Amino acid sequence: MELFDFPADPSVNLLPGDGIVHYYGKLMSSTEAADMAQALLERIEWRNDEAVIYGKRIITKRKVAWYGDEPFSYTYSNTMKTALPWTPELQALKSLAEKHSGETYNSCLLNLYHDGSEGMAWHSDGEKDLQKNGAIGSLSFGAERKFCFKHKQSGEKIDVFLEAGSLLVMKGETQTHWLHRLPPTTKIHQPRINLTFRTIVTTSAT
Ligand SMILES: O=C(O)CCC(=O)C(=O)O
Ligand SMILES: [Fe+2]
Repeated sequence: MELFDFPADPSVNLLPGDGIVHYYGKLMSSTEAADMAQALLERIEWRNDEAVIYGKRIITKRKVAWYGDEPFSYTYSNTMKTALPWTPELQALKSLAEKHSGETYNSCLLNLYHDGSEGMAWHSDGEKDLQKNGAIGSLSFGAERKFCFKHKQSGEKIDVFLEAGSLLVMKGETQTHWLHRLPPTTKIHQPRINLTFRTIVTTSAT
């Protein structure tokens, strides 16, 4: 079920409680979003993701990349990654996400889904390296895909469609009480790129 009509109203909380999710809609024109998708496809150091699921190491078809203010080490899906320095495109997108959300971020995890057969299973972004209840700013490019939330106790579900060039922000207790996923779909044959800007807390100073 799609919960709202466009244009997006960023003051609305898409969740009924136990967390805050704001959808800001498109922050740029379709042409600007398409140009950015192309630049990201070409210039990001995309790698197949490794994950440890039920003790088994698997390589995902989806590609990932990890950038940040410092070469942070970050554990995600039970594997350790080290952040690369920002590219000019990522710096511009970080500023854009910060300006609209009124938050600051120090790192970004990027995902490249080549088509609808690739998605991401139910999870929450509550890894210990992340600032507790810190905001996560999610920018989407390429194919519009459905993004779903599910309450951990009640099982209540909320869906939202993430347009090219759009921003979604998850904050407050969202990661504690809600799971999210990107469901696979047979309807989409184009790539989608997602950037989640995050705040890593680090104890080591360089
Ligand atoms: O692709 C998306 O929209 C979400 C990605 C995500 O949930 C994550 O990287 O933790
Ligand atoms: Fe996530």
